Amino acid sequence: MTPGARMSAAITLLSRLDGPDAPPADKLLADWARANRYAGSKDKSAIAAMVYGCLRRRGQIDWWLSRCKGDEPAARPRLLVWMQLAGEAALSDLERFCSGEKFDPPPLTPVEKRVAVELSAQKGFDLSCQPVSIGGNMPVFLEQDLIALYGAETSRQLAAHDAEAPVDLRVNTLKADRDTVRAALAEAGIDSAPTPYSPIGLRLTERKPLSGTAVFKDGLIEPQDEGSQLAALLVEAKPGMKIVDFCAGAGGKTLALAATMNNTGRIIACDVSEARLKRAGQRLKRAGAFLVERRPLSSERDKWVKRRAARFDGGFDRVLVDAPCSGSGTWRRNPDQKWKLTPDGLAEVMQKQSSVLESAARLVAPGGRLIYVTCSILKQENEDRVDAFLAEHGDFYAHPVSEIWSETLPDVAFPGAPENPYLRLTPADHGTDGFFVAVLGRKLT
Ligand SMILES: C[S@@+](CC[C@H](N)C(=O)[O-])C[C@H]1O[C@@H](n2cnc3c(N)ncnc32)[C@H](O)[C@@H]1O
Repeated sequence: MTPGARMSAAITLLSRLDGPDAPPADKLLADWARANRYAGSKDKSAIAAMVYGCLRRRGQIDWWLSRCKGDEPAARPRLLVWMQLAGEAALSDLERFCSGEKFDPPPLTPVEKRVAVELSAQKGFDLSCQPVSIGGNMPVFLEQDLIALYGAETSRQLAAHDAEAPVDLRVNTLKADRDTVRAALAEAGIDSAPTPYSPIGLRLTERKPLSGTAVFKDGLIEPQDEGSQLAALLVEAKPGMKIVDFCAGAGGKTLALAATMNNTGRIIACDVSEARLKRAGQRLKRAGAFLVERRPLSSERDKWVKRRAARFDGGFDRVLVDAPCSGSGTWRRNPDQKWKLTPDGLAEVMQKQSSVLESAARLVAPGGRLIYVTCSILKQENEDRVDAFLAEHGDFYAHPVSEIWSETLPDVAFPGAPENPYLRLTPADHGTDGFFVAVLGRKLT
């Protein structure tokens, strides 16, 4: 494909990603690649770079469009600006690529040309005059919350969300150890390095397809961000325990718990999405995890939860609530999601988090633990939810995560603030997705 034809494809895809009902970007790109077999791997990665680049830097792009009095923000003007911001094309390249011939986009309009000339005159695209949320490519309505959270560190923290996330793998210790898997991957031409914190993680040095490899097909690995691996390890699941994974989804953490328990004990994997639980079933089979029962719930207040509540049934040693959330910690991977978040959507998800926590807490045995995890960086989804829960539930207390860390990962320095009972992970500080982990112990009496 010519550079112009790649731009045309990217514009088509970006225009399909606008609006609240747009499909997820990764799915759209995968569907497009399947339907357009003529595109080679270099074309596909160039198109993906354009689409993801525009999604990642949409805040800055729209600001420059407005500042230069360009067209209303839409797929084509955004792509044109991104190509200059990202150093992918100078004005003369844009004029050449947009030839209007065959599959190339139509020539630049006078407005587009004027914007491109103004951008060409910018030295280094200085961010200092932009509001923090714009420079950090975050939804503007979150600006004050993010500044309150990160203070002087805000720009550094937000900038890390613009980078491409690495590919992390969790080694399935039911089947192999990390060194064996690393060697097998190297033999298949895939280089990796041990993850800095997780003792069962590998990070690819270069993005390569994994689904055709024997280690993947035989269930020796699962793609899983290192932060997610750490959250699962902090459940401190042990062989023989009874555990509920309340929001199990497609089983990312369920699989990790099953491996930690060495397939001994019982895990009940719940979710309101039957489709996700079904996908979990396939992954559990591949991983050789046999201790998991999958249980679809009608809602967090499903009758099953009441029946299995600790006061009737003795309860569970661990209840993991990997809560539905804004996903703001994963916006490196899913930058399209950040532009779909609204204040109402955030309020709704916070209400759901409290309700799920409240209901799942009934399952925790006295002396057991309720582990609340989100892949969000926002305080209102994390500390605020947990603090509100603790204020209402005198029978629970915050068990310092640093203590659990030193029991579970004694050879790795605790990466959080020891005075904080919870753990926050961020792309800027840890190279992981953004995660929050709180461990709430239930008192014995
Ligand atoms: C963050 S995802 C879970 C990811 C999964 N634990 C993993 O590690 O791959 C949150 C999950 O919560 C589920 N969920 C949403 N509302 C729920 C509810 N009311 N009760 C239980 N699960 C719910 C969603 O379907 C989604 O699968």
